[in-house]
Amino acid sequence: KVCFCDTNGELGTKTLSELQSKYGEGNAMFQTCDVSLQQPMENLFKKVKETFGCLDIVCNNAGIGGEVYPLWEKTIDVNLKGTTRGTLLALEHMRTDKGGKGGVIINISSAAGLNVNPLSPVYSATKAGIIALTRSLAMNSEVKSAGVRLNVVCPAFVDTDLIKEINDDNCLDVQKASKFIEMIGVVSKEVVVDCFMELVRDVNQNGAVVKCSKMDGTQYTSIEVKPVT
Ligand SMILES: NC(=O)C1=CN([C@@H]2O[C@H](COP(=O)(O)OP(=O)(O)OC[C@H]3O[C@@H](n4cnc5c(N)ncnc54)[C@H](O)[C@@H]3O)[C@@H](O)[C@H]2O)C=CC1
Ligand SMILES: CCCCCC(=O)/C=C/C=C\C=C\C=C\[C@@H](O)[C@@H](O)CCCC(=O)O
Repeated sequence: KVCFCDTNGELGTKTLSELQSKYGEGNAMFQTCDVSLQQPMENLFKKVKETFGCLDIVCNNAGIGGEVYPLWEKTIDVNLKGTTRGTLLALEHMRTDKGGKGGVIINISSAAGLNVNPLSPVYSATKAGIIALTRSLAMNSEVKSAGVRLNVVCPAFVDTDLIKEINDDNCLDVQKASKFIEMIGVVSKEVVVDCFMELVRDVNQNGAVVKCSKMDGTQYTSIEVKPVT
């Protein structure tokens, strides 16, 4: 069973029909929802719990790029605040000490957050924030004992609308960005999905940061953690 949300109602409804005809009407749910808004997101999580009984897997995937005011501020609202909101709501619903059954949260960051992307600095900062948020919660002892794992996927360029729609508002130099993308290469969506599924299935993965790129393939990164006692 799956529920997904997006601000794009038309595309969401089309995808919902495809999922329902493949997996059955009762097994897929779509809600138009803006991840940057607290109340609609709270309502959505409640509705999923009421409809499906519990939440096992949550993916915070919504993301945009924007480097020029007011879009840069919206980029922080959607990417960093939206992912933080989705992560905290998921935790509330999943933790065994609050009536949940445990589960896994997978957040979608970017290679631009793991390394840097000089042509999209605000985007890059939001994605670095997502990595820090996810890893910090994964290392939190109360979260661990409440049965929730958290991992983060950091794709380099992927064949989606995001890179097809690069323009002067969301990138500091479109020409340089196009050359950069050509140099780094573009991975298919399937590569990212495979990586996501591995992090869902492997119950030993908690706090993992995985980069998927055309140039280097799929790599687990290693970042030293000093335990807090
Ligand atoms: N395409 C790429 O090269 C890369 C993408 N990513 C990340 O992957 C994730 C998915 O993006 P893509 O599929 O590539 O782009 P996309 O533009 O195809 O999909 C993003 C989706 O997020 C939705 N969305 C935007 N704002 C929203 C909001 N406030 N609330 C709810 N939904 C909202 C959009 O309507 C769209 O359907 C994003 O977090 C992106 O930053 C990471 C690295 C590389
Ligand atoms: C709406 C579009 C805004 C632009 C969004 C954007 O900048 C997206 C970036 C996505 C990935 C960026 C990756 C950058 C990677 C490099 O810093 C470097 O790590 C790549 C190294 C080569 C590799 O494939 O590993």
